[in-house]
Amino acid sequence: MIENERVRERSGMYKALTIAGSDSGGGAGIQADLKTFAALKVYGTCAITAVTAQNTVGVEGIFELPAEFVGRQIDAVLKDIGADAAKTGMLSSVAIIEVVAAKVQEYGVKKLVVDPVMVAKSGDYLLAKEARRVLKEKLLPLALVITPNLDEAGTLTGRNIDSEEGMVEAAKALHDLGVPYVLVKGGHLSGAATDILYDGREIRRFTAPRLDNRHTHGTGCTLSAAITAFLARGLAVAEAVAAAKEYIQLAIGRALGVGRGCGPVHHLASYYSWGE
Ligand SMILES: Nc1ncnc2c1ncn2[C@@H]1O[C@H](COP(=O)(O)OP(=O)(O)OP(=O)(O)O)[C@@H](O)[C@H]1O
Ligand SMILES: Cc1ncc(CO)c(N)n1
Repeated sequence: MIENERVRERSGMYKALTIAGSDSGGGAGIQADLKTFAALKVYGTCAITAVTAQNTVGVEGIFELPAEFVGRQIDAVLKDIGADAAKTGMLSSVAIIEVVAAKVQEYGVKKLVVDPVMVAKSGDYLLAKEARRVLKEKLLPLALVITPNLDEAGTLTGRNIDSEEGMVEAAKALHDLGVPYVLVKGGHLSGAATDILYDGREIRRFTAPRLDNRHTHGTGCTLSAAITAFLARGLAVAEAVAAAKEYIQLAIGRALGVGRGCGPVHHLASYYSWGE
């Protein structure tokens, strides 16, 4: 399905905006998002919230951009290029969340995917602790889809989630906050890699065999970017999640083996294999 669709004429290309942090290691954040958009034939733009000095082992430093300048990047993109869908990743601070929420409202961004990034896989904080409440109160209600992992869903709902039943309960609690579609990712549970989507009526499970692979840096960013790309291309939310799940499975399965720690997935896996 990803391969067979024709690319639109350049002037009519689908477009997506990512508002996220830069990962110098190239596996997560803005870099993962733009590679994913490109792989899925969507023109990607970005507003950078923070620059991280990061590799596959950990985060060595964070340089946050002034919130006002994050707003200026969003203005520059949306008043000229526009976006069929947008996503947020690392937002870093209260001030940045507030600007992003204001811009989403100002430009009437409807297809917004919020990946409530809080902590990197290495354990480093990517969102100030005091910003969690603001994220929940100001940004989540503007999202069409949110994509918390187990820890993020637990923090946002004040629970400890360690089972699929727990994921379902958290998805329902988050939907009650006014989020139309909640996708709780089960990448950190044992057994199959199952994500749960709740739309207020139905629970849908998206399951794939767990791949025995330590190279899962940026899987969350990549999945949410793929959902955003498919939404930009006009798919309904459940279809976009199903297609994104296929994409991430292939990308993890062909991980590149880059770095000494938890390395990146292969964002362009469907185009070529390593070495070809
Ligand atoms: N070992 C694995 N095998 C197959 N799928 C996986 C594996 N690990 C994660 N996934 C899938 O990858 C996607 C991202 O899930 P995960 O829970 O890892 O997100 P995350 O913690 O936000 O990632 P990150 O913080 O690295 O960006 C989900 O669809 C999940 O099911
Ligand atoms: C910049 C950035 N955003 C998100 C994540 C979460 O994977 C990360 N490690 N780095």
